[in-house]
Amino acid sequence: MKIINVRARVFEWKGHTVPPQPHFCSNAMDLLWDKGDSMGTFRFHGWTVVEVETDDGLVGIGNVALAPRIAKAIIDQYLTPLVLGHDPFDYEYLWQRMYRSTHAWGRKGVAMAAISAIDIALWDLMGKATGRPVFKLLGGRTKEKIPCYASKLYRTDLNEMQAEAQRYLDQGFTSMKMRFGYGPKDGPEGVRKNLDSVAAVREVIGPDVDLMLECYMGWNLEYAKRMLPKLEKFEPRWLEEPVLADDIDGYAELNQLTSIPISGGEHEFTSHGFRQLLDKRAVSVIQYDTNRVGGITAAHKINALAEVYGVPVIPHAGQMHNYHLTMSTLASPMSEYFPVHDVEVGNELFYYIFEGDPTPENGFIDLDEHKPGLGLTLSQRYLDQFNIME
Ligand SMILES: O=C(O)C(=O)C[C@@H](O)CO
Ligand SMILES: [Mg+2]
Repeated sequence: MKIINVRARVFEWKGHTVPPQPHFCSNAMDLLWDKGDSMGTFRFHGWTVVEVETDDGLVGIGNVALAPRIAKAIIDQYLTPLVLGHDPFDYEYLWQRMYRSTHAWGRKGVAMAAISAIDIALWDLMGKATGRPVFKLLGGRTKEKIPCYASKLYRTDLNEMQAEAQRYLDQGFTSMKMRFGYGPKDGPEGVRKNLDSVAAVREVIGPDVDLMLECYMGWNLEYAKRMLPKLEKFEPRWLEEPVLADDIDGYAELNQLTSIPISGGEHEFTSHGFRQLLDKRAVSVIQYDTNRVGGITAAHKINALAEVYGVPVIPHAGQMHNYHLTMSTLASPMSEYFPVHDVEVGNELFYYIFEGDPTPENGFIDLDEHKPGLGLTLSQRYLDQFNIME
């Protein structure tokens, strides 16, 4: 089997978009005295879809959502020539070829995300060529079904947050993630608003439902050190990305500070990046995203590292490229699940591009053993609501 073509298309959403509320999610830009929408940098309204075609007519699908136009340019100009004519089953060699040839500028960030998209397509191809789902090419079925947590609860009116949390309970979820809306710039009032939002959700879900707390890099070390002791009474499952991804020592200090596990990794790349996080005991939960970290090839290696270190892997963002990894290892106990809803910040945009993602039932998802590869197809339903850039 030989790769004969790589097609990278950017799907840019032009349909209805729900404008997010102010303070809907703290984030790295909050600490700057910028005016306007600090979450403007956090929009996933574009998505690059990669299709890798082989000489026997199979097409593998990959995807990347970080800087999609740049990712496409990297794929077209640098990565495609490195994989054309090769066998997708030589995925380790092809991963190293892409990684090493772009190493000067591509070991982290959008280039590694672009490499991830091609790698995911290679695994989809291998599944289609063998007639097996990707998880059967990794470690097979390690769970009857995958537990998943509902992930939205953006910071808004507390009554609305409580109603949303109740909806997840009614749907059978036993874990959910909420977002903080305030950080260091918002002073004592922001601290109180942060605590009030956690108290409000905890009041609805009670003590026996896992509650995860998301900062999305919107705090700093000093603020997080003040907040963590105040949050202990709510017994959160974890506090996510309290500081910038580069502040690994800050993560490590916070991870030892209280009983609250610190999670992170969605902005970290390759097994080398996660070796640092693990060696420094910087996180108690690993959250790589397979379409960023280096694809399935890299994520599979990180799963093995995590198992040895005893640190659970709960990948960022759900999606099939992550679900297959979670199914295939005991190191990953559960998945994130983004509820399907109108396009807002874009975490949910992949539902408008692809068909095949499983729908949770009572807080669990399952993967179809009879669907080869990732189990995804390109959706025709919303094509007219995208500008598609070839
Ligand atoms: O889902 C997450 O973990 C994210 O970081 C994405 C965004 O929703 C911010 O929470
Ligand atoms: Mg996150």
